[in-house]
Amino acid sequence: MTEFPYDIVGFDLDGTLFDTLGDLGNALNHALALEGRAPLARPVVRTLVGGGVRKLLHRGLEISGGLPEAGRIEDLQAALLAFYEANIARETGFYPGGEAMLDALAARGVKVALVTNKLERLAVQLLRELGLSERFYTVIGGDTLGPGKAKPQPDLLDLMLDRAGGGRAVYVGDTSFDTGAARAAGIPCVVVSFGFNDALPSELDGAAVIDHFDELVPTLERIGARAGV
Ligand SMILES: O=C(O)COP(=O)(O)O
Ligand SMILES: [Mg+2]
Repeated sequence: MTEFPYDIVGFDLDGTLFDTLGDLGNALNHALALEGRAPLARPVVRTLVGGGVRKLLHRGLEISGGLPEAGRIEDLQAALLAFYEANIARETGFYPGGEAMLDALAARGVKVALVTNKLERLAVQLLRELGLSERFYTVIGGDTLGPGKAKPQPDLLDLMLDRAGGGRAVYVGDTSFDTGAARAAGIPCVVVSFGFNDALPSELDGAAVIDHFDELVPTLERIGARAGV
């Protein structure tokens, strides 16, 4: 057996490793209801996730009647977060094959990271509630490095590499925030077609597209061999 081509595999959270749409949608709709707005349907919420909670709320407000004044938005964001924290793992779980895929990576000695635009404490809380904290050598959130460093900037992925002490890394994501960050960090990105894709998966400009997590290990072997890593 030839050696596996990657030492580090980083995963995006929302819409990549976990289907968080139900719980995010419920939290957003809770905040919108406080502003007298009608709930947004899941297929609409799906198009709003990727840039973190502030963008999620802003975009939700914009498309449901417009933005209220700044202080009110802050209050609504606090309400959204409080609701989400209390209900973070009600409907959330792996996409099909996710857990077996993590087992397959672990069996190959790969270090696995979670790198998300979600707030770090929410990502940590979600892993804890799902009983998965031990599986990741690091959890990095959109606020971990402070303002202006979230994806599509490369900084979170640079930190992922630093915390592993270097190595051959690849990222797995579902939106242009992910492919943009990976490109800027100089690492390949595998796109999952089952996430909250903000463009056609084939147009997100990743190194490969997968339709199921069963395809990840063979895909990494293929693109690693192609890149000569
Ligand atoms: O919460 C978001 O909007 C984005 O989170 P993600 O980076 O894990 O997709
Ligand atoms: Mg995502």
